[in-house]
Amino acid sequence: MVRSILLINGPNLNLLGTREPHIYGHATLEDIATAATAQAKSLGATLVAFQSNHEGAIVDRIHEARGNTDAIVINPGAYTHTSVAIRDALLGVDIPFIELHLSNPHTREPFRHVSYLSDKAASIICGMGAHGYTAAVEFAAIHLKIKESKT
Ligand SMILES: O=C(O)[C@]1(O)C[C@H](CCCOc2ccccc2)[C@@H](O)[C@H](O)C1
Repeated sequence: MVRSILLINGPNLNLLGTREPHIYGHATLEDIATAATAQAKSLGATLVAFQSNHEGAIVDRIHEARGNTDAIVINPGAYTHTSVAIRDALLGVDIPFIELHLSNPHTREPFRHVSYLSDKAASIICGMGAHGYTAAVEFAAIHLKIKESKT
């Protein structure tokens, strides 16, 4: 049974590859989505990629995942550190999610050390750059396989 994964990227991640490569690397968001899609396919899953700079649009997209998505991989960007709304949306749809960051926020400014999602995430991947996305997709597929074997 093909499993479906939703990849969500938050604000400013559309700028990847253009600025701050020393923090976020050189890969563009398109590069990342292409690699994540290929990784999902290799593991028998499908992947839909979404990016928005707007909190409400991310909340709406999470709601749209109800009934058609088995796992979410989310890099919330700066909303990681501020958004109760995105937390509530993820909890509300009851879909397992992986929190992902290109950098390791714990080595950066103190305000980045707080996440409104981490305590509810199936896993947290950070500091691996673009590789973190393919790692997250692999874990989602493995996690789903575990879920599938229990059903
Ligand atoms: O490390 C990550 O993936 C972050 O989620 C990225 C967010 C920032 C995304 C902005 O990305 C840019 C990429 C290129 C140029 C400017 C911003 C940051 O606010 C989080 O603390 C950690």
